[in-house]
Amino acid sequence: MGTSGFSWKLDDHPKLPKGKTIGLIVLDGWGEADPDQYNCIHVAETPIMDSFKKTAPEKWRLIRAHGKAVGLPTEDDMGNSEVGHNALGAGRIYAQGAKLVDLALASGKIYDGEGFKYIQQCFDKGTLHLIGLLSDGGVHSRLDQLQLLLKGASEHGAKRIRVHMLTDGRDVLDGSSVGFVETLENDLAKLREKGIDAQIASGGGRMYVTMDRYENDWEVVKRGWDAQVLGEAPHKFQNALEAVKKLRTEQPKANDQYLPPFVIVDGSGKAVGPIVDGDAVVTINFRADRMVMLAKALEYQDFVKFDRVRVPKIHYAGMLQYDGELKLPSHYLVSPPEIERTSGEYLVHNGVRTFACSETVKFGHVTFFWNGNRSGCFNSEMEEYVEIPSDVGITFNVQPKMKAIEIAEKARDAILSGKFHQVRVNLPNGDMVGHTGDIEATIVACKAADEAVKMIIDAIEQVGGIFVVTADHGNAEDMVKRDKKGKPQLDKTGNIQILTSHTLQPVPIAIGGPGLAPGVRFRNDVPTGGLANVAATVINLHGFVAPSDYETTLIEVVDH
Ligand SMILES: O=C(O)[C@@H](CO)OP(=O)(O)O
Ligand SMILES: [Mn+2]
Ligand SMILES: [Mn+2]
Repeated sequence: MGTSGFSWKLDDHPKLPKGKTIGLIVLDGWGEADPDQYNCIHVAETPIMDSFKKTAPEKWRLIRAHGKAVGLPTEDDMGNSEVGHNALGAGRIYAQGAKLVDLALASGKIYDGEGFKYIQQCFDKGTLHLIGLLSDGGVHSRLDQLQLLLKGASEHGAKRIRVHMLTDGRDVLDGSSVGFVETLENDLAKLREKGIDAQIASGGGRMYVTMDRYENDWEVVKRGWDAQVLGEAPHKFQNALEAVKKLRTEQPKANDQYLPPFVIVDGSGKAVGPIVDGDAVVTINFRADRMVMLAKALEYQDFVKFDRVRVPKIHYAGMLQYDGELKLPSHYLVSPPEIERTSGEYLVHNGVRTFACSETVKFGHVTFFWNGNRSGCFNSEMEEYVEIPSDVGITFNVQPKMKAIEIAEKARDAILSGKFHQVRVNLPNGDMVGHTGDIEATIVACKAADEAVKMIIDAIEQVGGIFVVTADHGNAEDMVKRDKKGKPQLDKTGNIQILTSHTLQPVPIAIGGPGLAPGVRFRNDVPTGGLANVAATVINLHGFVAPSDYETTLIEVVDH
């Protein structure tokens, strides 16, 4: 679309009225899968979510939430919150970070960019540090991209390289960290054969070290800082493989996600890779939410979230720029997708007042990701964003109800206040508890989410509004690793392998409520519809025609 003649003004929908209150509910990690004992949504009592499908099948359908439908490189890529909420809010499919990094590495363009040239300035005298998630999950980072970057950086002058690895177990099976470390060690050994001083310098589990998000718990980032920058950690090893294996078995509850921080030391007990003046640092994750806090600690002069003790003068680049609004970090290897003209921005320009709410761990999902990776409101007169503080320092299987009811209460009050046309929430339970791999707790989580949906729908009933209930990707509907035929896969000891990750499953979308015009139903000519089709659908329900370059609407209005 050219800028000449561009207007934010949306045309009136020929058949649908304006001014209805829409309750827009995103259940995080809520896919549709065959019913069995590992489908926690099926096992849980979820009368409200069940009722949509049963009582109004023409207003219930499945939509795609993984792979190419959300801009990921392949159909084997599971969905995730970043790409899911981007698609839901933006109404179009953008090539996402994973894909953009793949392209930049394959073409070699990454090495010609400003970001790489900036870190390259340190290669002569300093060390190149690579910090990030070590797995092939493809949600935040990918091991093969790290491998290519290691090779490429060494070919472009890096002589001394240190990797600060974070173990995963959330996007991949718990215990898979061991294999990833082996692969990485192999690559580093090859670099050493070529005369490059390359080794792992520190590590820790992603949920306990470094990768907090939305400022839920700065202690997590501090633990990482101490190990990565200061070279200090409670556990010291001479070998990373040994570190991971030992800490996994010896520490209570130390699975891949929660591995305690460790540093690698030399024979004399000295850390092999603290970050010092003159070094270069790259955070290798392409996904933003869990890198923003570290980026702030690395880049901000004035920083008070924890005592950094020593702030090295470094050249720092992100794999991507993580926050376009904050311009953070200021240097990056690959440009992020430019997601513009999101539905939220259109709606404020067309008089639609919005309320958005979740608890901390998902707050940025319904705001930052929803708005195309943009912090804050478009127009604070038209929008109100409310964050409910999440519990800190626990795994959510011990509190599976999380803040679902509190979120629903805020949504209910916002709906009943009559001040808003769109009340948008993310209900985190299916996802956050699903990631713990605790099946019993995930069942409780799904029930809690269903109760929260009920509370919001009841408020919509009271004001004569419309509801749209959907999800961003699967998780809780499948808690076991399966073989190609769909049968649960057993590990060497004959136990089932718990699946903590998201899935490739489609997600439901249901519409309804007393304000829904008679004759509105899902079209049946959009069989491949996905999350990106939701924005146009919602814009229609607000009484407008969606922008012409948006993915098509899912609804039609038949004469009654
Ligand atoms: O917790 C996260 O960072 C991811 C999984 O890696 O989950 P989600 O995409 O649902 O936020
Ligand atoms: Mn999610
Ligand atoms: Mn998740």
